[in-house]
Amino acid sequence: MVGSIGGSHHDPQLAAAVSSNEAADMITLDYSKLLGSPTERREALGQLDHAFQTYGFIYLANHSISQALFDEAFEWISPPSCPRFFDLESSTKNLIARPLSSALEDHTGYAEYGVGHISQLVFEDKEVETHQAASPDHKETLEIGNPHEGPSSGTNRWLPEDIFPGFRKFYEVWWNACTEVEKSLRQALCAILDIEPDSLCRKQTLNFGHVSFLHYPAMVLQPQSGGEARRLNAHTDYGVLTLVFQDAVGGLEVHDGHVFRPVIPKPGTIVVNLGDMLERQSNGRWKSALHQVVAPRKETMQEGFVTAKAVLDRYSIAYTGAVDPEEIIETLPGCEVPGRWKPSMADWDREKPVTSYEWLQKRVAAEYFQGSEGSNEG
Ligand SMILES: O=C(O)CCC(=O)C(=O)O
Ligand SMILES: [Fe+2]
Repeated sequence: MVGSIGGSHHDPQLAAAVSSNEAADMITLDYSKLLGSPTERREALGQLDHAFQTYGFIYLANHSISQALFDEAFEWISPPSCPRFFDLESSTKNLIARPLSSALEDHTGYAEYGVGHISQLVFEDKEVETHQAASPDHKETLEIGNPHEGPSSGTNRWLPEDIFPGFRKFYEVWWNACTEVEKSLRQALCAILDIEPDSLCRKQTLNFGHVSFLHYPAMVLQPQSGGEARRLNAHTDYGVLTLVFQDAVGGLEVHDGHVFRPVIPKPGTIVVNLGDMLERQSNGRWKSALHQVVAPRKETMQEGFVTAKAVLDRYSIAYTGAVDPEEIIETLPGCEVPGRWKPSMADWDREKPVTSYEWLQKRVAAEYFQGSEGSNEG
């Protein structure tokens, strides 16, 4: 059986589970069917519900983000295009450095290699410190929030136009495209629950989401599954829905309740998974699945992707939607009966309800822990 109440995916111990070479058995949901005939829609909703109740991960095909926009997004960050963000001089990227701070307000900008290490529900200072020393992430990231008027618009950090021309304009288009897909998926989830279509949208009027552009520096191709060479530690996502865009290299893995399985790159698809907030909103009906990124190996690359190089960089982009900061993350109508998954914030929340801001702050503080003495410095 894949999990049960008190189920395994929020056990921090599991973050050390082994990896299999066998691909995750994820469905590919045809987005156009969500907008199709009543029969098509019913079938697609059923598939989505089942997938979110079991894996918590799907591939989304025939969505509204064009291949051209998808390609352009990668051109902004990865070779062989020019200009590309991660190839800029370190001093240039650091013009928009994410402050060395654990405050949520500071979670925008460029985080260089060695800054920021994700973990799974480890919050005690000493434990976070031990985890980060034992299992550092191998990545550099560019973190950007909502580019429009709203809670994060004042905190975004942008390189000047003469240094990185056009990026800000592109980002606005990208943001709009991601939020549109995410919003219609939220409406589909309301249809599954047979509740008002805007039940999930009323809590997300500010588009308090976030985009991470990720670069995992070159790493030697691994001969077989091992799991020990992690680029990004095992974690569940903090927000509502995540859209992951990955290149052909592979390495993303999802935990199926027993082992981590490769989420093999499929051209043109978006990997969609749900995060802690939606798990909580659905009262454990839908699963915020544990996932990680490991070293590339031949078996888990995109089909037909051949490389003569034994050393590979990997690039990905993750958009995550979140509930408005001051809103309490509460159970949706139709989800009164607990599902099989134990929400990740269940243990923390015995005393009081949790707002989106509080949950994000708690998880970001663990990720960008500044040491037991410097954790409050900005
Ligand atoms: O790089 C990836 O494929 C996944 C990134 C991810 O899980 C995240 O940013 O939360
Ligand atoms: Fe993630």
